[in-house]
Amino acid sequence: MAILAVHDLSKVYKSHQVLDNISLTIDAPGIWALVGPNGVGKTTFLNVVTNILPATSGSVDLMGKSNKDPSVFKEVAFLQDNTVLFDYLTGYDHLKYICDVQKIPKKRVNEVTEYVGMEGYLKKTVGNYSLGMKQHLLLAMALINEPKLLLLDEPLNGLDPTSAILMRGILLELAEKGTTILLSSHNLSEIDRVTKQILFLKDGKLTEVDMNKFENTYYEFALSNNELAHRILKERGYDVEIASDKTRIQLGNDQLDKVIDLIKGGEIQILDIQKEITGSEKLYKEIFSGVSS
Ligand SMILES: Nc1ncnc2c1ncn2[C@@H]1O[C@H](COP(=O)(O)OP(=O)(O)OP(=O)(O)O)[C@@H](O)[C@H]1O
Repeated sequence: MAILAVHDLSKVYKSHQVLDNISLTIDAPGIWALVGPNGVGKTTFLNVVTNILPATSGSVDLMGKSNKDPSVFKEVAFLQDNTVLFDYLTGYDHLKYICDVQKIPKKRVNEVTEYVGMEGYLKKTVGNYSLGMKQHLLLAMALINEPKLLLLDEPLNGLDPTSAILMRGILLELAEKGTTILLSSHNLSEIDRVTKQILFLKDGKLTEVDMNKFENTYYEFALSNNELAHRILKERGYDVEIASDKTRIQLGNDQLDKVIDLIKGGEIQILDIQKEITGSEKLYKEIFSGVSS
């Protein structure tokens, strides 16, 4: 049974085709990132997948059942944007309401609020919440039914670095425990830290990319003699260039010690070494060149 199966899914708003015959199968737990510039259709895709919006054509199965069957949402949760919250209700009210509707034991409210770290403002009305506090509440609402499949629309939106780290930790822990996660985000450096499985959305089509195949590690050396280092390393067949007065070289992890030995062997002083991993951001720029994000 596939965890998520999307069959020939299209969505057209009036004459604007946003999703164009998309098919996708996720059949193993893990984290998947849905990536694309503003207005490309990420929210539309998640809304159609969860049947909040009707598809123009095609179908979606979640945990082996049609997304039109309301019982799937016992095992599936969707973190939407904060417009679904009510300013005049407290965080507790929102969570208790879900417990009542879904017949979830009330003790889950305490468990989940402690888990996401929002006990301090649980009883405050949402109108007084910051953007980050609203994100925590949305996450608590999504996790209260202990979903096997969790869909999140821009979960990192508005989070300060501490909250973003907390969110990242929670997502990684849930995935490790077997929850499948599909999140949309613009924050490519955050995505790089949680997953290598990326779904790029462009012109209504999804392209599935395993970032492991695209990731490169570069080292930038500040040296006392770049020209000499360049010559020594070139002679040994390394792909090396001098840029901004630094020697830049693409290396596997096991090659670094060898390169340091070669540089030192030329009696060149190493003043500094910086490591740079190019990941989704570089690929994103290639795929969406000319498109602002
Ligand atoms: N209800 C609607 N009626 C008509 N067009 C819509 C509707 N909702 C969205 N659109 C259009 O569909 C396209 C995709 O919008 P969507 O919100 O899904 O994109 P997105 O990738 O989630 O964008 P963002 O990253 O800015 O949230 C946009 O051009 C948008 O204007």
